[in-house]
Amino acid sequence: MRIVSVRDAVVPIASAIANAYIDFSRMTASVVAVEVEAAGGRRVTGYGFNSNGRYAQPGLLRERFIPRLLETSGDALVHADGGLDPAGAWAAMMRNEKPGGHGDRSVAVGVLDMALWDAAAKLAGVPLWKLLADRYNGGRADEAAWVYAAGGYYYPGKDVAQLVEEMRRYLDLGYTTVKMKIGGAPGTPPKEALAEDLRRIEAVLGLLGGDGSRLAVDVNGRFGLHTALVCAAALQPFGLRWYEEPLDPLDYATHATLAEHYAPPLATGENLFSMQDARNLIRHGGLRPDRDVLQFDPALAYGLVEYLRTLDMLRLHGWSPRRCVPHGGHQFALNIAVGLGLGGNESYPEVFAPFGGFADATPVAEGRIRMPDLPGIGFEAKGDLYAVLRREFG
Ligand SMILES: O=C([O-])CC(=O)C(=O)O
Ligand SMILES: [Mg+2]
Repeated sequence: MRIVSVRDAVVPIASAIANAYIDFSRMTASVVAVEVEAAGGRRVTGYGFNSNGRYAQPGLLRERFIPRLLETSGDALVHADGGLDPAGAWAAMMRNEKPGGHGDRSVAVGVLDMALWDAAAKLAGVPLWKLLADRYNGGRADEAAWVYAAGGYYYPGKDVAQLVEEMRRYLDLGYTTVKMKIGGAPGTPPKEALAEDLRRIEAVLGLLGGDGSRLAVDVNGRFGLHTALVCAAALQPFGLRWYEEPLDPLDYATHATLAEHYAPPLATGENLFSMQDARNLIRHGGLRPDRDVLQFDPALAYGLVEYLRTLDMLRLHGWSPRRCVPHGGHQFALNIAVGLGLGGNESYPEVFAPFGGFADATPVAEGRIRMPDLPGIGFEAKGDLYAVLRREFG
């Protein structure tokens, strides 16, 4: 088994939207193509990219992680089942990297890790969800994954009626649960901002027949404890699906305090990039394994090799994989959700194309989506994404 070549490119995923913390006007992604040759001489190309929220990582890729990956070959890349084992490549990529301070390094490794899993499944001739079920889940895969429509972003001139229209489009596409941004009313004092958010939430709840369990709200880490508690008290009666990233993602003690005062589900984790950071959240964040939602995104957090460690850590602490609903809305996490029995996956029906979204011929029905039966992650069945990969890599 050997790595024949690794190519990378930087592509835009810019759009005019904003959450409570950043706008996406200059967002980029790294894309990679990794060609692998198996013992019999068969070659496949795996593709990877980083999901939204972090930028492309050409420097880290070209200076450290691609050269190390190219130096890896032989038994280190072979799984017990005879196929490609991305764990061996992962160990080689992380050689001479100190622990802690994960930063953007976890994004660069995650991009390559995604491509290696795509290649592993292609070499095995099966979809990634099936490879994962067979290797790690006793052969059990879910029939479909629960997905929810994430959107409700701020953009200039967007009013409440447009927000409700957007959410209606998601319901028309087959989603039953939607997510909207809060905490970002531009330039507004906190009290007025909360009143404005409550108006936006109530309008969307009107569309959902008043059913709070079909609506999640996302603060993107904008609040301090005081604002998070004030907002929590206002949200409590709605019984929302979840209250997401109300606080700084690394401030675990403050999450624990909030959890003492807000009984409905909290969600966080999209900005934690290693098993160790996830473990600190579990140890110190006061989250509740019977209701809270963990959103670690393998594409940003050292890939699936690390995500498998995170799932092991969660089991050790009494958390089911069903509590995990990864951030990022990409096919990689959707395969993981189906193959390893997660709680579901995020979806962005109108933003972050072409990296968000799933295979073209797999519509959402009653909030669930099935997987295509195609070797690899399934990028070849997603026209807009495959066009970008073909343009960059031929
Ligand atoms: O707006 C973003 O940064 C994306 C996000 O939080 C999410 O998908 O939950
Ligand atoms: Mg979020």
